[in-house]
Formats: sequence, structure tokens, C-alpha cells
Amino acid sequence: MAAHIEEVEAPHETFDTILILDFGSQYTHLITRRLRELNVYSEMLPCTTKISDLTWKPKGIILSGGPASVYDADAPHADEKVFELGVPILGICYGLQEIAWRSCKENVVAGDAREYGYADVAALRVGGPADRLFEGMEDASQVWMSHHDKLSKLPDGFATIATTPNSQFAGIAHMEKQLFGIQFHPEVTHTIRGKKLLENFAVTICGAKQNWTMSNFVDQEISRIRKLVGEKGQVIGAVSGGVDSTVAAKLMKEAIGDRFHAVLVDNGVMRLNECQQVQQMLQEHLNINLTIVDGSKRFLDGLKGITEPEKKRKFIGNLFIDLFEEEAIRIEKAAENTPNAGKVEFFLQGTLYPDVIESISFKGPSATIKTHHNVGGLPARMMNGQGLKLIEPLRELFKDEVRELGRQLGIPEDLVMRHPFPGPGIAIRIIGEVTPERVEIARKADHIFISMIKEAGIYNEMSQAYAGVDTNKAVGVMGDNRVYGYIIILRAVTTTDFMTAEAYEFDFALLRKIATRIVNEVDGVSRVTYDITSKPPGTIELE
Ligand SMILES: Nc1ncnc2c1ncn2[C@@H]1O[C@H](COP(=O)(O)OP(=O)(O)OP(=O)(O)O)[C@@H](O)[C@H]1O
Ligand SMILES: O=c1[nH]c(=O)c2[nH+]cn([C@@H]3O[C@H](COP(=O)(O)O)[C@@H](O)[C@H]3O)c2[nH]1
Ligand SMILES: NC(=O)CC[C@H](N)C(=O)O
Ligand SMILES: [Mg+2]
Repeated sequence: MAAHIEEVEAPHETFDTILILDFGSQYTHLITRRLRELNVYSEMLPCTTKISDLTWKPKGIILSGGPASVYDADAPHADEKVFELGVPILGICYGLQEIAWRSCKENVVAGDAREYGYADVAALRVGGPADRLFEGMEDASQVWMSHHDKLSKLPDGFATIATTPNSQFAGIAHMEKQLFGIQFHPEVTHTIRGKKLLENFAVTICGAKQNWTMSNFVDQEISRIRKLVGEKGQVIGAVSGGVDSTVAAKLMKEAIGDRFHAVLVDNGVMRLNECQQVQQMLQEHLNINLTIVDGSKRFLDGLKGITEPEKKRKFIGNLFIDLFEEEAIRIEKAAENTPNAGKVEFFLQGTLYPDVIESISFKGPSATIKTHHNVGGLPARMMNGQGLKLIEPLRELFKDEVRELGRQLGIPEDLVMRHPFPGPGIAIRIIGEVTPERVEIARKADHIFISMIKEAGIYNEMSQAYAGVDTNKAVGVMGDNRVYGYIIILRAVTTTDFMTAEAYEFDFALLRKIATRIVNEVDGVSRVTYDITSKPPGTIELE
């Protein structure tokens, strides 16, 4: 999205990098994760990437798994130049089959049966560098398989370095070139010594330095930002109080001080007292002076009559950008004739690697379930080189890495561990039309719910929790009187990556207490329900 600015000393320029070519496996991003856990920097690109388009040289390449069969007419294949680059290559599953297929098309065939699940792998010693992949894992150990194709014979020049009862060629290595392939998946935790194997490849075989640490990243990122923004440039940042934008803001503040302008948009659908609390928190703990732009009337007026979820999201996304542009102009005007005078050229966002992965994956864009207000949805006028330029310091990081980075930057633990809160806020937690009355009800119910979760000491056991409103009404009875009120939907989930999620298992007595308090204390509510749908098929937010 921001190709024109992202190449200034990106991490792959500073850190030894293992390049992962993605053939579309569900686990490809886990390879990146595992390598980074080993303090080896790694990036993922589509399998069709042309080596001539790379501006940097990887220390090694991993070809991932994938759903296709290499022998199919429309199967994806890596650029031939990958094999001429002279760096070690490891093929995993489809990647292994790709290596074998290149040597001879008859080498890969459909197997008689699928092999899906555990297998015991035994390493074989063949002598020489080929033995390095399984070094230290000579004892039989459990691996995880997921394939139906198989190698029918060993490609020329290769030796078998591992077998399982079902897979004769569970591991192969070229006797001279640095070419390796394994049929199982080392990146999943079910493969007990998978990380050791990836370490053998990246560190021993490729010689990658294990220097990818958050403190190195902080230093490097701060100097990158300084170079990018220059001596005079000013940056406006969308800061919500959420983890991502807080961490991004702190980095920016360290890099350019008062030339960074943090702006929170009050969209009228924030939680109870949230804007003021965030402002105070950022000032107190991080010395960041946050400007609140009150857009609540414009948002709530505009939301009138909109019931369709995607319309809501698009309206909110567009108005966000309008307000930021207006604010950028105001900041420039205010800075005239001061030492900070200069153009506001950059717009800071807290985009994370999972968003980036989604948009670069070989699989192409998946079906649009919902449009997230920030990434990808920015209007073209912002990206055309005349408007604000996007700056996304976290675009290579995963959420837990961002949290680690936050700790490194001295951000307090309860801010670092805050549950995510979506940009469109309470608006996507009210099913149907958003009205000020409904927002108020959601706010109060949410406040009771989250406070009781915190008091019970279980906030960190769940990944996200909130109270939403069903705008249908139900009948109830209170103090002998009939009431006709809204239905509150409580939602609390556990998840590691927010792509799949499970409902949190509350202690029933606590859930009952929460329900009682909400009905008693929030006017206009007659019932409380707990949403136990997992994702999929549900999503975390209601809309
Ligand atoms: N009310 C807001 N005011 C200003 N910027 C916002 C607001 N809500 C969201 N944003 C911007 O949109 C980006 C994406 O929102 P998102 O909720 O994914 O991240 P976050 O709020 O920083 O962190 P978290 O995921 O923990 O909530 C944020 O990083 C921030 O730049
Ligand atoms: O900043 C955001 N802008 C959005 O438009 C948006 N929609 C969903 N979310 C968050 O994404 C995660 C997954 O949510 P869903 O299961 O509802 O898609 C959850 O953490 C949601 O809170 C958003 N965050
Ligand atoms: N997981 C994979 O990479 C599968 C590769 C190939 N599609 C097979 O079934 O064997
Ligand atoms: Mg947020």
C-alpha cells in the first residue's frame, strides 16, 4: 500500500533474513513466527515472487506447504532463479515436492491414502553436510503430516535423511548443494522438535545471526523513522488508546518528539469515559499530548437510519479520514511561525503483519467478511502521493511482538495487555440502527461487564470481551410491572490470532451476577444473554 516509503532500511536490510515463499498453506505464517522466536528475522512473500524484483538478498529460502499438487497444470511454481541464488533452500511438504518435481516430473505422484496426523520420524545419517538438518534430533521423534501426494523416487543427487513408517522420503538432502526437503510440518507445535529443525536450517546451515530482538528493532526503527521524516517533517497519528497505536505513537514520539501529533477521534461510539481516560493515560505514562477531535455529532448524525453493517463500516471509515485531513490542515496552520513549522506529510497507523499477510498471500484476497475501517480501506486520494503518506512501523510485527515492543518502550502492563477495541467501536456491537440511546445502554452494560471481569481477576484469561445490544426488544417483569426492553448480548472469547476464537467459559455464578447487575442498573434492558458461538462460524464482533 505504501510502497513508495516502506523501503528505507526495512528490517531485511539490517537483519539476516530468511525468505519464506508462500504456496498457500494455512501454516506458512507460523514458519515466520517460529524463526522470529529463534531471534532470526524472517519475511514471507508469495511463491510467485520474481527474484529479480527483490532488492535484498536472503540468507536462505524456505518453500512452504500448499494445497495444490505440483503435477497439476495450474499448480504454482517458484521462479527458477530461486535455485540459482546460491543460498540454502528448505522445502516443506509442497515445497519438498516442488524440489523433487523440478528434478524430474515423474518424481511426485498422488499417494494411495492421505496422511494426516502424527508420525514417528527417524533420522538417517548419510555423512557430510546433509546430516546437519537433523543434527541433535537423531532419536525418533513425533512429527505432524498433512499431505496426500508423495515422492515416488529420490531425485538425482539426493539422499534420504529421514523416514517414517508411511513416508519413505520424509526428509531428503542433496549430497552437494544446500538443498533440503521434508514431508512433515516443522512449524506446527505438534511436531515436537520442529523448532530445532528450523534452527538447524536457519542458523547452522544458512548461518543467519540470531540478533532479531525487540531492543535492536527499537533502535533500528527509530533511526529509520528519523531518516524518513527528515529534519522538518511533521507526522499526524491516529491514536485510539489500543495497544497497536499506542506502541506506534510511543516509537514516533521517541523518534521525532513534538513534531508528532497524536489525534484521537471521538466517534461518538467509544466506551464509557474512554477518550478522557486515554488522553490522561498517554499524558501521564508516555508524555504524549493527545488531541481529541470531537466528531461524535457528525458520526451519530450520519449513522442515523443505517442498518446494514457494511454501510456502517464504510461510513465510519470515510469520516475518520475526513477528520484526520481536516486536523492535518489545522496543525499546519497552528505551527506557522513556530520552530515546528512545516508540512504534515505523514500519517501514522498501527497496521500489523497479519493485515499485511492477508493482502499479500498467494491465495489472493479471501472473501470479504467485513471491511476493517483502517487498513486497505483508505481512500485513493490519501495514497496518491499528494495526500498524506502512510507510515506503519509495526507492519512487520505480530500482536504479541507488539506487546513485547510496548514493554521495551516502558508502556505500562495494563495498557500493553488491553483487549483490542475496533475502530467502529460500539457501532458494530449494536445490531441494526445506532442511536444515542442504544449507545448509552451498550456503554453502561459494557462498563459493568468489564469491571466485574477485572474484579474477578480474569481479564487476562480472555482475549476480548464486550457487551453488545440486540435492538429487538423483549418483555420482562420488574417490581410487578411489565417492562419491554433491549436484549444485551455479552461476548467474551479466547483466541491467539483473532482468526478463530472460542467462547470463554465463565463460572456460571459470576455470569448470573453480571446479568443481574446489568438488568438492575441499566435502564431500558430486559434481558441478558451470553453468546457462546465460536469463530467460525460466528465472528467476534456482532457486525
Ligand atoms: N477513535 C480513534 N481515533 C483515532 N484513531 C483510531 C481510532 N480508532 C482506531 N484508530 C486507528 O485505527 C488503527 C486500527 O485500529 P485497531 O483497533 O486495529 O488498533 P488499535 O486500536 O491501535 O489497537 P487494538 O487492536 O488493541 O484496539 C489504530 O491503530 C489507529 O491508528
Ligand atoms: O480496528 C478495527 N476496525 C474494524 O473495523 C474491525 N472489525 C473487527 N475488528 C477487530 O478484529 C478482530 C476480529 O473481529 P471479527 O471476528 O469480528 O472480524 C476483533 O478483535 C475485532 O474487534 C476491527 N478492528
Ligand atoms: N501440506 C501440503 O503442503 C500438501 C502438499 C500437497 N498438496 C499434498 O497433498 O501432498
Ligand atoms: Mg482499537
